[in-house]
Amino acid sequence: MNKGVFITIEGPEGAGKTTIIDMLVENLHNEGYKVLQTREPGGIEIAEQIRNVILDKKNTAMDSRTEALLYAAARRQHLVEKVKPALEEGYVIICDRFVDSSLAYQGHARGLGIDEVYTINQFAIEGMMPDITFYFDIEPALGLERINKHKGREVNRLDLEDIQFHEKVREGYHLLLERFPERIRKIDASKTVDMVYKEAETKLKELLNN
Ligand SMILES: Nc1ncnc2c1ncn2[C@@H]1O[C@H](COP(=O)(O)OP(=O)(O)OP(=O)(O)O)[C@@H](O)[C@H]1O
Ligand SMILES: Cc1cn([C@H]2C[C@H](O)[C@@H](COP(=O)(O)O)O2)c(=O)[nH]c1=O
Repeated sequence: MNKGVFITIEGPEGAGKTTIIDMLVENLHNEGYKVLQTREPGGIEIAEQIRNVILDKKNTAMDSRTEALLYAAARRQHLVEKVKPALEEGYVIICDRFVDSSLAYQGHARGLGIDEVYTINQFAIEGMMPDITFYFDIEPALGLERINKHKGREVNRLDLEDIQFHEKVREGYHLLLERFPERIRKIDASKTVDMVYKEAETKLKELLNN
């Protein structure tokens, strides 16, 4: 039986996920919650190594199914090594991306099929879905413009996909909103940082106070 809460944050590139997660985590810490901030792919050593392979710009030959399986493998290790133990210890976990990223990027944008990618991920997660997911919705062109302005951020293999790919990612997320209406909450990420934060914080507190 989990005592903690598992929250995931999703959205296209440059939606502002990291910015808002940092703010939410700081606020929860200050309020005395036990909070764990993590990300996918990555969050622990083995998964960070897999991340490097997936996102390396040199790996242009990577097959789409290989890509989907690598994300699922990183997810499995991260879940058993970090997420599950923290949930058992009662942490509020805020994870930057999870299975919905695979459904939107590999399932829909790569064209592997949302159902097929969901199936291979079931092997990795054994039914462990987030308690709630905040989906940061943004026009991909605006998100990409933001990350291009962000000088410190390294451009990865997925960022280099064309705008049509990123549009498909967003379309994929919109399909997921219809499919998981109970779990996924949409947030308009094109607004200012303060506005996006306020909306995310309100939705988060609703969850934590119930
Ligand atoms: N609401 C906002 N309005 C304008 N700029 C923003 C907003 N939120 C974040 N930014 C800026 O956009 C850039 C990308 O933000 P951030 O790294 O938080 O996005 P992200 O969703 O985590 O991106 P990715 O997952 O693609 O790495 C940063 O330079 C950040 O300062
Ligand atoms: C978990 C996951 C991620 N992706 C993609 C999404 C991004 O392009 C990169 C991760 O980079 P970020 O700067 O940390 O957002 O990977 C994916 O395609 N499938 C997934 O399951």
